[in-house]
Parts: sequence; C-alpha cells; structure tokens
Amino acid sequence: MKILVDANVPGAEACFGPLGELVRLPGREIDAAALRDIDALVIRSITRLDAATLDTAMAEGSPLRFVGTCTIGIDHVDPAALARHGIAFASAPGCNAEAVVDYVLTSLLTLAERQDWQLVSRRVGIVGAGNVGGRLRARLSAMGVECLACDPPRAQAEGSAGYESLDTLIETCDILCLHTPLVKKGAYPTHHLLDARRIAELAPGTVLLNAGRGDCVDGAALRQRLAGPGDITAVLDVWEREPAIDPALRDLAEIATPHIAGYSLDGKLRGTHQVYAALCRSLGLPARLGLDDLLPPPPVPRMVLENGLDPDEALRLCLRTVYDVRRDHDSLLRESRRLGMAQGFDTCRAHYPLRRELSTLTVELGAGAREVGPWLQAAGARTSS
Ligand SMILES: NC(=O)c1ccc[n+]([C@@H]2O[C@H](COP(=O)([O-])OP(=O)(O)OC[C@H]3O[C@@H](n4cnc5c(N)ncnc54)[C@H](O)[C@@H]3O)[C@@H](O)[C@H]2O)c1
Ligand SMILES: O=C(O)[C@H](O)[C@H](O)COP(=O)(O)O
Repeated sequence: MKILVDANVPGAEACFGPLGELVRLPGREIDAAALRDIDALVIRSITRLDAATLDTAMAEGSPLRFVGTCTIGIDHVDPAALARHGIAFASAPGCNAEAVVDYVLTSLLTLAERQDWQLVSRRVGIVGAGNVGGRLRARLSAMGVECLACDPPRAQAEGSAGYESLDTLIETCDILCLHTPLVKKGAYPTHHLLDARRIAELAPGTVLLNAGRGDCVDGAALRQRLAGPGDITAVLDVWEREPAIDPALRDLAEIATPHIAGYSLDGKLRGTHQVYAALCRSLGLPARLGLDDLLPPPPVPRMVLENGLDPDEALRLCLRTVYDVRRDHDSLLRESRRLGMAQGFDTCRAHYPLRRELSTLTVELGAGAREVGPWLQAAGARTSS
C-alpha cells in the first residue's frame, strides 16, 4: 500500500511507516496527478480535495480508498465526492482545540498588557461553541471571566438556554472570539458572518479575534473600519485568500499570525494519531501506537513563581513560557516582507518552532504566589506548592 502524507504532518513515519510505503509532498503540491498510484492520503488544510480533483484522479485510475485530514476544519475537502467514489474519510475533531485556547488567552493577555486592562473586567462573546469555543468558555468561566456564547445550530439542537444571538454578543461584549467553521450552505452559513453591517456595529474599544476561518469575516470591511476610526482592535490568525493575504489588513491587525493558532506539537500529533487510528480501523488492523508513544517530554516541564505577581501577570508569564504569540506576529511580518506575502506566510507555517500546550507545564508556587494558584489552574495550568 502506498500512503501519501503532507510533509507538514509530524509523527508520520512512526504512524504510517509500518502500514505501507510512505511518500511525502508539500500540501500545496498534492493534486490529482499526485494521487495516480496512492491508496491512502493524509493531508492538512492547505490541500484542496474538491470534486474536480477527485473525479480526475479516479478517472485516471487512482486506487485511493482512504483520505484523512489531521485537522479540525474540513472545508478543504468534499466529503460527498469522497463518498461517491467509495473513499473512506476521517478528520481529527478537537485535536488542536487546547492549542487554540492557549492562543486566545495569550493574545488577550498581551492586549490587556498593552491597553492596560484586566481580563477579568471584560465580557467575552464566543461565536461557535464547539470543541474550541466550548473549551474557551469553560476555561474563561472558571477564571471568573463573564462569557456569552452564540451557536445557533447547537441552540436549535439542544434548546436556546445558554446561547445568545450574534447581535446580542455584538451589542454587549467587549471581546468577540470567532471559532466557527466555514459553512457556505444550509440554515446557518458562516461566510462573512461578520459582514460590513456587523463590523460597523462593533462598539469602540471592542476586540475582535478570529481563529476560525478567514472567510467568516469580511476582510475589506474590517480593513476599512481599522483604517478609518481605528477604534477597535483585531487579532487575526485566519484570513481570506491564504496564503496571499491582504498586507494592509495584516498591518492594521494588532496581532497578525499565519494560521497557527492550533500549531502546538501536542495538537498536531493528536491529529496525526486520530487519522492513524482511523486508517487502522478502515484496514481492520489494531492501532499499535499510542499518542504517548509520539509525544516527547516538554522542553520546559516546570517553572517557579514567587512573590509580587497579580493574576494576569502570573498567567501571562506561564503562557509565554510555553507559547508567546508575539513571536508569531513578528515572524509573519519579517518573513512576508522578506519573501513576499504568500511565500512568507507558508514559510512561517512550514518552519514552525516547537510549541507545547499550557497543560504540559507544572507551575511551582512559592509561599508569596499561592493566591494566584486557583486562577492559573482555572486557566489550564498544573500547579504544585
Ligand atoms: N486557527 C486555527 O489554527 C484553527 C485550529 C482549529 C480549528 N480552527 C477552525 O475553527 C473551527 C471550529 O473548531 P471546533 O473544533 O470548535 O469545531 P466544532 O465543529 O467542534 O465547533 C464548531 C461550532 O460552531 C458552530 N457553528 C456552526 N455554524 C455557526 C454559526 N453560523 N454561528 C455560530 N456558531 C456556528 C457549530 O454548531 C459548532 O458548535 C474549525 O472548523 C476550524 O475551521 C482553526
Ligand atoms: O482546522 C484546523 O485544525 C486548523 O485550522 C489547522 O491546524 C490548520 O493548519 P494546517 O492544516 O493548515 O496545517
């Protein structure tokens, strides 16, 4: 069996090597021609697997019978076309959700430091309360930060208690976090969910963070609002037309990163492992490798906090020990100026430095720092004293 795996999938040799002959290609180079003699395909979100690509590959005799994407989002794949060709499909729900929540917390605490506010004084609106949004809500609520959630599909399925409309979030929240998939059809489409009208309605001082999909926000309208009154703050990890994103919007965003919110090693390896387990199932084989066999020990397993830190400062230090979002902002700026936007954007992603999740860090609390313990635990850190 021949297995083609995106070059940016870590743990591929260990997982897929024992199952067949492994071939690696950069995700953007995987097209119909590359699938000619491939039995199983393992991708990430930059490989478009639409009906036309699949129809061409299958018409040319590809033996493809399994596709797995090591990602949460599946908008780059056409599941109906896969089903039509009898090809099994798996994705990796929730694999990097913790990493995205780390990204949101470290971004918000960076803004809090720059703009001189406390996280606990803000009301956060979460749009899309699935694996990412749900975890974000749980962590923020445990920290005592007031949260409102908007998720019409869930409200319809489970009842509306606990869910608000998007317009209520826009009217009443200081921070709006978008964690919606890109959905183009059906009752609750998300393409330009934040359109020009809603962007105009954001109150001065609002923080808009998008770590869902770039097409959920009208980028031109956001650019206009940021370039005009300049009275709101944007944190953007996802963009329309990646990797050739709008340089003006990049410059206007307070934090601009190249679609890496979920790029912890933990999250990527969880994604690889979920797809490996699915491929084993579809082959009727046992999944011999566990996730723990793939994850190396963290480079910074512990840190010590002593006296004189307020809660935000303490959490900022812990988060920045595992992950500092300012580094990703700087490298997008540097690499896109050096190589041009599209190549710079992709270079940052392809050569992403090692990043672990907050949960891999144990924070030792000295006598003078014990009172921040509950806040750190609520945010997702392990503590000991
Ligand atoms: N930036 C990154 O690196 C990164 C990482 C992981 C996921 N993502 C994106 O974030 C999205 C969400 O991830 P997840 O794991 O939470 O997915 P999920 O499927 O668990 O949750 C998505 C939630 O959005 C809700 N939703 C759908 N349409 C909506 C609408 N119109 N308004 C409000 N809510 C709506 C769904 O009901 C669901 O509860 C993914 O689809 C992916 O596109 C981005
Ligand atoms: O949907 C996801 O899981 C993320 O958007 C994913 O982590 C993005 O990274 P990529 O697949 O593009 O490497």
